[in-house]
Parts: sequence; structure tokens; C-alpha cells
Amino acid sequence: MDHFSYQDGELFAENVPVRAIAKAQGTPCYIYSRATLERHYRAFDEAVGSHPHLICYAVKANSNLAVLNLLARLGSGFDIVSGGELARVIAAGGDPAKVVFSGVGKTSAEIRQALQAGIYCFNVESEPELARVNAVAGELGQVAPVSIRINPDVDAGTHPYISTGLKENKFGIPMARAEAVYQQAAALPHLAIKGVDCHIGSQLTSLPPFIDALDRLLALVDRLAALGIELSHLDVGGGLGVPYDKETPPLPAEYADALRQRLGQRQLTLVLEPGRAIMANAGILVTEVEYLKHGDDKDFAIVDAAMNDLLRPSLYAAWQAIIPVVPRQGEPRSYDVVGPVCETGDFLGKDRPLVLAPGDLLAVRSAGAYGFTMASNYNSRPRVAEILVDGDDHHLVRARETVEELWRGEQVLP
Ligand SMILES: Cc1ncc(COP(=O)(O)O)c(C=O)c1O
Ligand SMILES: N[C@@H](CCCC[NH3+])C(=O)O
Repeated sequence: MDHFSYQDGELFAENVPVRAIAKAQGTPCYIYSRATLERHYRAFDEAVGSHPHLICYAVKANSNLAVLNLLARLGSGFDIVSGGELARVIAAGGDPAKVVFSGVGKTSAEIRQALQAGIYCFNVESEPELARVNAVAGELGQVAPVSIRINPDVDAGTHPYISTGLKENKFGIPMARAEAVYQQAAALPHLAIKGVDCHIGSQLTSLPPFIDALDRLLALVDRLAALGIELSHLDVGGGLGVPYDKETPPLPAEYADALRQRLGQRQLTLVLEPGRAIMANAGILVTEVEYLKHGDDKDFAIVDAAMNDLLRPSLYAAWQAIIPVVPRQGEPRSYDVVGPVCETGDFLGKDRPLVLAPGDLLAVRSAGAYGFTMASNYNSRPRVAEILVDGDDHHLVRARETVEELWRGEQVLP
């Protein structure tokens, strides 16, 4: 359930007609629902319940400051993958002491920034990174909290570009090296071992891969304890999928129950890094039909949003529902919904049965995660506005870029 629904023949975001927002703010625009994102966060938090836990929302899914601020106010921690994301979390009022730092390519400057901010833990992804974190912490006279990200070699059964827990993927340290790397970490003076981490991929729609990975991690926790290395937390990453179409992923409650059962009596703090499951269905992308073009083989609806605004369909052949903001009566035609960008791969959806006229508004659903954050300025297109709906109100939480902003910092030769 989300808070985008038809009432009186038109699409509403919570209690506000989408048409009114588009009129006030122009199109394309992203619209987020506060009620939906808060409900999703609480679903995770309540599902883990009394077991000690920290939910570290994956900032890459949607890093709008207003979104981060709402999550911070609910008590959320954050999973970051760059110094830029850390800066956004802090700017939004997030608590650095609830931040985990993932990613295979942390620079020395980013490690320094995170140590100075006082983050909860680094999820270390390689042996050279372990040495680097130790060295930077030493320069600062600090001890860095670390977990090792283990690559458990589990098939997440998702799109190959977003599968991260297989041996051939760049992420984490192979299980076969795990004990040796923990022993190295234990011997380094500027590291404090806190936990173990994994993240096997995104948009997972069934429990077994999560459970399989968790079981492998728990076995490692026991082997480490036998070596005298005690961990205080276990980070299972993110990855819980959402229904874009007919998928039936487990609900946060089922997912968290399954994790808790596996943990049994162990008092390891459970860290979760959900991104998509919190934000995807808390957002839509609204776009206007500019032209209808009827070819010999195809009908095209040319809209004002494009692959630079929402990349998922082009990049992963991802399917997202496209619905009219004000449905019309009539016989549907099968449209490819395409943008103005000069690429054949620029489409938001293919073969969509729709009744359309130029000027109509369409909403691409499930666009709250990996929508705006993956947007670019390709074709010199300014990034679009983001609006947050809160009950009867809507707030512009990021203004549409101006074309002048696109060349800020650029110069011609004197
Ligand atoms: C390390 C890490 N944690 C968390 C996430 C969030 O994943 P999702 O949005 O699928 O929950 C990702 C992205 O896949 C990730 O790479
Ligand atoms: N960007 C991806 C998810 C990747 C997750 C990042 N580790 C998507 O849109 O589905």
C-alpha cells in the first residue's frame, strides 16, 4: 500500500491532486509521500522489534535532504558510500554515530572525513582498504571501528548489474580469506573490530538467498569467536525488493522475522541497510505528453521526462508502471513512452496500453528509489524538481535546476 491513489477520477498524492502539484511546479517532477516513506521505515523498525538493531537507510536510493531529515527524525541511521553522502546526512540532521560506510573505493580523504565525523563503522571491502583505514586513523590518533564485508558467494537471483554477492563481483572479501583478514585487523593498532557485513544484491524477491548468506555469516561469527575475535554487530545489508509489477517480495516483517529466527539467542546487534524498500513506492515521476507520434509499426508517446531523469528502464530494462494522472475514456493504444534524449535506449516504458492526448500527465510509479539519485544532465537537461507531500500540503524540497547552473565552474580559454 502506498499513498498514491485515484480519488474522484484523478491521481492523488496523499490528499493533494497530482495535477495541482504539476501545475504549480511544472513537469517533469518527482513527488514523494511522507506518509509512505515513514510507514516503510517503521515497518522495518517494528519488525526487528526488541532485538538490538540499527536501521541504516541506504542513502544512494534517495538522498534528498528532506527525505534524509524525516528518516533521521524517526531515528534512522544511514548507509553511505561516499564523502558526499556523509555530508548530506550531516546537513540533513542525521547522526554520524549511526552511519555505516560501505563501498569498494573509499579514498583517504573520505576515510578521514568519516573518522572526524565519528561514524559508527566502516564496512571494509578489501585488504588494502584495511591497511589504509588503519593508516589514516593512526595519522589522526584515532581508532577506527571496522566490520569486514564478506562476499558469501550467494546468488541473489536478481539482475546481474545489481547482484553483488557472487565471487565474480567486485564487492567484499571472499569467505575463504575471512579469518585471515580478521586476524590481520586484530593485529593493527588503529582498528577496533566491531562486526561483520554483507550485501548480496538489490531487488531480491525471495528469502532464501538472504537466509543462505546469513547462515554463512553466522558460521563465520562462531569460527571467529573460537579464535578469540568477538563481534558486537552483524550487518545484513539491504536488498529487499519491491513490487514493481507482479513480483511478490517478502514484506519487511517476514524478512525481519526470518533474520531474527536465524539469530536465535545471539545478542549481536542487527544492522539493516534497506534503501529501495523504504523509498521506491514512496515516489512517482510526473511527466507531460508533448507529442503523440503514430508510426507504421509503433505508436510513440513523447514525454518531457527522459532517461537522464529516470535511468532504470534504459539501464536494466526495468519495468515501472506508467499510469495516467487523469484517466480518459476510450480505446487504448499500445505506446512506447519515450523521452526527448537522442538515444534509442531512451524510454520509460514500452508497449503500454494507454488512452492519451497531447498535454496529458503521466505518472511513473515506484520512482522514489534510484530515480533522482541516478539522474544526470545528459543532453544538457537540467535536473527536475522534487516535491514532498505531507497530508494536505506539498513542499518544493529541491528546485528544478536552471540551465545556467549546468555550466557553473566551466570556463572558456582566455
Ligand atoms: C552496500 C549496500 N547497502 C545497501 C544497499 C541498498 O540496497 P537496496 O536499495 O536494494 O535495499 C546497497 C545497494 O544495493 C548497497 O550496495
Ligand atoms: N540502482 C539500482 C540498484 C543498485 C543498488 C546499489 N547497490 C536500481 O535502480 O535498481
